[in-house]
Amino acid sequence: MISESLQIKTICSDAENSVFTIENTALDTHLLDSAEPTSQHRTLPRIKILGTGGTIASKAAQASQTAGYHVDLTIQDLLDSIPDISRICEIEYEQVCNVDSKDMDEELLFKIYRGISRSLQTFDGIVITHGTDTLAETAFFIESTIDSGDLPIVFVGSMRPSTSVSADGPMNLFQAISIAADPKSRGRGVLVSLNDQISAGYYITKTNANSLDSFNVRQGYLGNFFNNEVHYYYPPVKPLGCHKFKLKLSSDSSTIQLAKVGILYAYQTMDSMLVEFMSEQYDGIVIATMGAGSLPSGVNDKCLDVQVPIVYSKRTMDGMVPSINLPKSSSRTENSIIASGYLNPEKSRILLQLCLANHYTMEEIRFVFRGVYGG
Ligand SMILES: NC(=O)C[C@H](N)C(=O)O
Repeated sequence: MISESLQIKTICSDAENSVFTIENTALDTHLLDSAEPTSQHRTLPRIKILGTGGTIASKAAQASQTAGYHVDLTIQDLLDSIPDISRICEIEYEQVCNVDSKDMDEELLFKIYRGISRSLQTFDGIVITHGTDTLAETAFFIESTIDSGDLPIVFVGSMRPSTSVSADGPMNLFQAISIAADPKSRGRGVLVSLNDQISAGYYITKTNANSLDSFNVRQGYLGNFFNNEVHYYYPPVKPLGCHKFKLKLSSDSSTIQLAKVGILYAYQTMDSMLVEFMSEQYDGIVIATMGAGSLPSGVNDKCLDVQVPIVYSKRTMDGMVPSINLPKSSSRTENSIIASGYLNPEKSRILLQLCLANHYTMEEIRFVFRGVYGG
């Protein structure tokens, strides 16, 4: 009895099955074990899995293919590929959407947010399958908007489609579920599990477009997964200075309202007109500066001039932009330039969006970015 359906477009418009239909989210929640035990009989941890798509849910035409594939598997299909899992935990799963993560938008972010929020009281851990291209952005957004207490929230994806020789999806998913079910994972906030490594979603970045070892985190891996065991290197810890926001919902509460913030990528001879254009069209701007806040002088002058908040982030993966490197107005007038600290442009963008959605003043925005040594 499906009252509503959701049409999914995949990355490959010419591929077979590139458009298909999945059941409505509300009706697509199942319990893996057929007989649901009562809470008195329950001995295994209860894990909620939210499926959102990505390469982990993709198929290609040939086993040798690691590109040109399309999203074509449901979360149920993915769980079928790891038969041992019911020994570790009880699982309830939900198909939130089934997209390549390039198509994550505010509506889908809100669905993930809602799926997690609804599960906080009734589950011991939550796993979200997600495309790796924007996985770090969603993980950062969730860490910034949900206070999960001790409950582990684990994001997972894969770099090879399910049809590939040595597909990494099934093992990555097995590891993510095991991590979510492990009491040692409590009190660590939003985690990312990929390629045997466990990292903080707040800091992690995708650094390789193709390799299985695609994610990197200069703040350090938190732990490792090996042969059915979760090994942490440190006691439970959450990212320092992570600011928690209350989400602003649309009037009908069906999605979130976020400010329009765009990103500019700096380069030699960059034209300051770009900043002017963006300031007219957007509520805020993030610039991937060339080093620790360096931009051509003309661009700095323009940034000092415009009214919308501008976050100076960096093109480089490592390092930070300190506030001391920001350009200063020659007069005593206040400007609206903020240093990103350790945050990369895409995470700075989300942080600025959340600040603006909550109508923070410039002083408050600077305070929030000081949490990551910017401001
Ligand atoms: N490895 C992946 O998951 C990449 C894919 N394009 C996605 O982000 O959905």
